[in-house]
This record gives sequence, structure tokens and C-alpha cells, in this order.
Amino acid sequence: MTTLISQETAQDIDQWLMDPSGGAFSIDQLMELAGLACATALQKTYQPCTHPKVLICAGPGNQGGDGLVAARHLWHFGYQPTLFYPKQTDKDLLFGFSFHGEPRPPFDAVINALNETTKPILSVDIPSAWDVEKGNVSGTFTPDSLISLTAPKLGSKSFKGTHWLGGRFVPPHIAQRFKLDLPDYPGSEQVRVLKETARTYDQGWPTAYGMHSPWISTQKGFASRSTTSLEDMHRLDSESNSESDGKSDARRNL
Ligand SMILES: NC(=O)C1=CN([C@@H]2O[C@H](COP(=O)(O)OP(=O)(O)OC[C@H]3O[C@@H](n4cnc5c(N)ncnc54)[C@H](OP(=O)(O)O)[C@@H]3O)[C@@H](O)[C@H]2O)[C@@H](O)CC1
Repeated sequence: MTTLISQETAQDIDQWLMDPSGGAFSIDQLMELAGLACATALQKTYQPCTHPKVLICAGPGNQGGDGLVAARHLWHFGYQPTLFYPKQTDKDLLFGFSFHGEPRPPFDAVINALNETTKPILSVDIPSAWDVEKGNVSGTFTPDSLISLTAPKLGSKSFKGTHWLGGRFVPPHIAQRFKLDLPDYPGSEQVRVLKETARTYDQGWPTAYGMHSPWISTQKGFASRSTTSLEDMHRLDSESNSESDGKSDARRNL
């Protein structure tokens, strides 16, 4: 059975992944892989021919950085991504494994909006405003889909929707150190499904669920886009990452 990890373990693993004697990754590299996994999970759950427009709600931490990367990949996959990035700072990349307490402004209003929307939501790592270890104790929204990064968090145990695992960057010695029992990723896949609902179609095109092939869908997505260009996505990336204190910001290079 896939290991569920605590908030503290998630943060420890993150540090080990960047430690020179651990994974020796830079934060940029991890975010690139995490963002690619998020975009891939979304593409496997919601095709551009049926869900061409994606709203990415990006928060103030590293998960927000994953959101910027995911937006760029989604554009290349044929979607029309729009970034909502309130803190310079229906996809939820507000908070990840460092969320604690009650949502504070301006993010409380975003959570309220996610509570009210009827659009499908894909959350990343842990649905925003859920307790990382106890789950949806505040009775907020439940997303349709979730992608856990590295390993599922304890709070995702009760999640009933389509559940992906991504973040294919854990070297065996770190998995052993943290006693992580993680499923294998098939072939070159960036994500794998842990739990599937009828809406997910990870296998077989186009017979499963009557969808078009990814290639046809992508071409349709490109053809129908008019408002969001790659230049816009890169401009948003760089503008939204300008730090007022002049410190270097890993997200700026995404
Ligand atoms: N190894 C992996 O798996 C990798 C994981 N990655 C990704 O990183 C994510 C973890 O990133 P992270 O540590 O930066 O934390 P994250 O949750 O994005 O945000 C923290 C920010 O939120 C704020 N904040 C907290 N609570 C709040 C509240 N109630 N209301 C308002 N604000 C609140 C907090 O502010 P503070 O409370 O500290 O003032 C801080 O600014 C992880 O989930 C995954 O998506 C990849 O990028 C790399 C590899």
C-alpha cells in the first residue's frame, strides 16, 4: 500500500531532495518536474477538447511556482490557461504541504470562490484549506481530482475522487530513508493513477469514455485558442515573480 506521509515528513523529504548528499536537486528542477506532473495529470483527466480553458489559482509558496510551470506546459498541451496569482502573489495550486491554520486574506476569498464553483477542480498535493494531516476538517470544497506529489499526505486518506501520484524525482536511498512504499511509474509516465473514477481515462484512446485521441485534441486546442499566447504566459511568469525586496526568486526562472 502506498505510504501516506505527515506534514513534517513531507517537508523533511523536500529538504533531502535538495541536499547535496540527498537528491541534489535545485528547487527550480523540482518545480519543473512537479509542474509537469500537475499539467500531465490534468491532461489525463480533462482533455482540451472538452475542457479547453483552465484557471490556475497559484499561491504564495512553492506550490504557486508549480502552478506557473504547469500553466506553461498546459499551453503547450493545447489548453487556454489563465493564471490567477493574487500575491505577487478551476486548478487549485494555492497551498501545499506547508498550509496551516485558517486561510488568510486574500486567499480566503479564493477558497470561498472554489467552494461555490460548479466547474471541476484538480487540487495539488492537498486540497487548499484542508488540514495536511487530518483532511477536510473545516468542511471546505472537495475537488474532483487530486495529484499528490512525492507521496500522498495523510490528509488525503479520505479523498474519494480521481487520485494521481506525481513527482517522479525520489531517488531510492531517500525512499528507503523515509520508508516510503511508492508504486512504480509505468514507462516514461510522469504520473500514475492511485485511484480512478469513471471520469478518468488513463488508458486507451479513443474508445475509453468516447474521447478523441490526445493528438487530435491538442490540435483542436491550438486551433481554437485566441486569447492566450505563449508570450503572454512567459510575460506573466516574469512579471508575477518580481520580488519587491530584490531577493532572488526561484520561480522567476520558470
Ligand atoms: N518534494 C516535493 O514534493 C515538492 C513539492 N513542491 C510543491 O511545494 C509545495 C510546498 O511548498 P511550500 O513549502 O512553499 O508551501 P506552500 O504550501 O506552497 O505555501 C506556503 C505559503 O503559504 C502560506 N500560508 C500557509 N498557510 C496559510 C494560510 N492559512 N493562509 C494564508 N497563507 C498561508 C505561507 O505563509 P506563512 O504562513 O509562512 O506566513 C507560505 O507563504 C508542495 O505542496 C508542492 O506543491 C515542489 O515545488 C517541489 C518538490
